[in-house]
Amino acid sequence: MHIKDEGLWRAVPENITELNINNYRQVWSNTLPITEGIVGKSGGFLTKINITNNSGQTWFLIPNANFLDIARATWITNSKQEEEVIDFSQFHNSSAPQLLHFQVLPIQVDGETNTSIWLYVSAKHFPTLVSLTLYSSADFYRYQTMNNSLSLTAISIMLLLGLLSFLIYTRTGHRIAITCAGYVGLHGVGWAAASGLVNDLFSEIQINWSYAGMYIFPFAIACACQFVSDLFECKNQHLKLAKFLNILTIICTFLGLSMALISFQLSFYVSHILAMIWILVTLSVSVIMMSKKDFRAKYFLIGNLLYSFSLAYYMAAHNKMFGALDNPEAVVLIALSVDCLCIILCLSEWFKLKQIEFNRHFYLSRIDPLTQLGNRYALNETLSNLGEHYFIVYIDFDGLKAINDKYGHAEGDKLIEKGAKLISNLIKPKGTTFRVGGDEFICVLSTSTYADLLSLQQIISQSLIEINSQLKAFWAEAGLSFGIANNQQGNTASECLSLADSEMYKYKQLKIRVETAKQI
Ligand SMILES: Nc1nc2c(ncn2[C@@H]2O[C@H](COP(=O)(O)OP(=O)(O)OP(=O)(O)O)[C@@H](O)[C@H]2O)c(=O)[nH]1
Repeated sequence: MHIKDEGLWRAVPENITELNINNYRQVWSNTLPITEGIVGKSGGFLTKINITNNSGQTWFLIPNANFLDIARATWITNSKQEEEVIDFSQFHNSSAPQLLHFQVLPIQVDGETNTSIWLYVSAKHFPTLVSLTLYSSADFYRYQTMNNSLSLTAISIMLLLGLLSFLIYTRTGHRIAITCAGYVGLHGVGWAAASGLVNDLFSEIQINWSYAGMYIFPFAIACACQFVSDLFECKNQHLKLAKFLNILTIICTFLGLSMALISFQLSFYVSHILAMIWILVTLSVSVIMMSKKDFRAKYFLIGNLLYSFSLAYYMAAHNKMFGALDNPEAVVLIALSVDCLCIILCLSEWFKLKQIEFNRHFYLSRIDPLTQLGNRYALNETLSNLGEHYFIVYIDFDGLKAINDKYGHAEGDKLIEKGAKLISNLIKPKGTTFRVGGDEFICVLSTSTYADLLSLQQIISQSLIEINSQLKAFWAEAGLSFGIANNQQGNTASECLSLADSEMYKYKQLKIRVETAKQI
């Protein structure tokens, strides 16, 4: 059964501090019902519900109010003519069932008929029409299960995702992970407080934590601003947006701090205006980023679209025009937890792009741009992972300086490119070629047996002599000198390397002597 707010409540003057039936009767006869409803009001309000015929089962009455500092039900028992009181406010709810977002009054007036239950509620702010809904036991437990499980799941998701981002921050040190933890985690903490979960868990605390959600919200948005700035690398790529988000962060932080000094009612409206501004910001940023083909925005857009729809529903539920809409808190919470999942997906997209960027830099830092062969860094990595049988070839081109001087550097480049191609094609099936200097190349080859190694060494020597002739066919001055050393000759890779180098040097000297002899 649903009892509408209009004309239901009467304002209890502030000077009435004793809450008893006599005072209630006095207020009732001296005041008029508030026909427009108590939405947007604060303070204490009174109503009377007549129970004409009680079947003996327990009924559950839920006032549609998220924040209740005082909630008392009082009646006179027919049998004993005594005043009975049930306090079902945030702090004294041990006898009432736990229902997130609301307070519940269990009504069990055995055998009573024609009883009037006086209901007194007081809060700093009533953001909705405070209608009353009366549930039978079966209906109430069904509603309680649905409401509590949905809300707990959503809050747990937010808190866990916040914790996950925090852990990612401790492992990676990336600022985006901590701004994400603040964004997601503070939403979780805010809703844990606003739903009454904190009070339910720590019932000894005499503070109504359901108000705290509003105070935490601006700080969550401050973190969200910085998260968006980090996500789209605004400081490097979108300076104006970075500035705007920084200003919004400062405003949010200032609002969050100053909320302690203003009335809760004002804080409530400030937080809701901030939520609307934030939705506009997120939707605009995601659309702009999508139009720039920055697909990190895709999850951000989906999550925030969903959140904005739920927020529109929530706002409508707080508006007289739409009346009482079902489960606005659960709707927002579910949408928000999906939004938080999308935010974590944005974070993973950011890390994915960083990984791609890192791989690119890693690759580029190991590649020689002229020949596309590995450089000395890449060689060092290969040398630290050698198999059982290997040999190293040290190659130095002849005549590069002469070609540079005679035909220009571009022609010298052509010699390097052509020579590199011929060498790497020869080596590829069994090993890798690296360019380690202007005209110096090192090849590392491995085989499964020593016998294979010796025969391959023979083949490679022969082929390099052929490449020397091929180069000479293009440039008379060009050629190559090489030296080979295997792992039987040197104990370590660096020993092999120096042996191959000195072999190459000897080979070059020999070639020079032969050339000189020919000229004489
Ligand atoms: N075109 C071109 N020249 C380069 C490049 N890197 C280094 N050089 C030049 O290559 C020349 C190498 O000189 P040298 O070490 O004397 O080599 P060389 O003329 O082949 O003589 P030897 O090695 O003694 O046989 C130097 O003049 C460098 O400036 C490059 O990437 N492109």
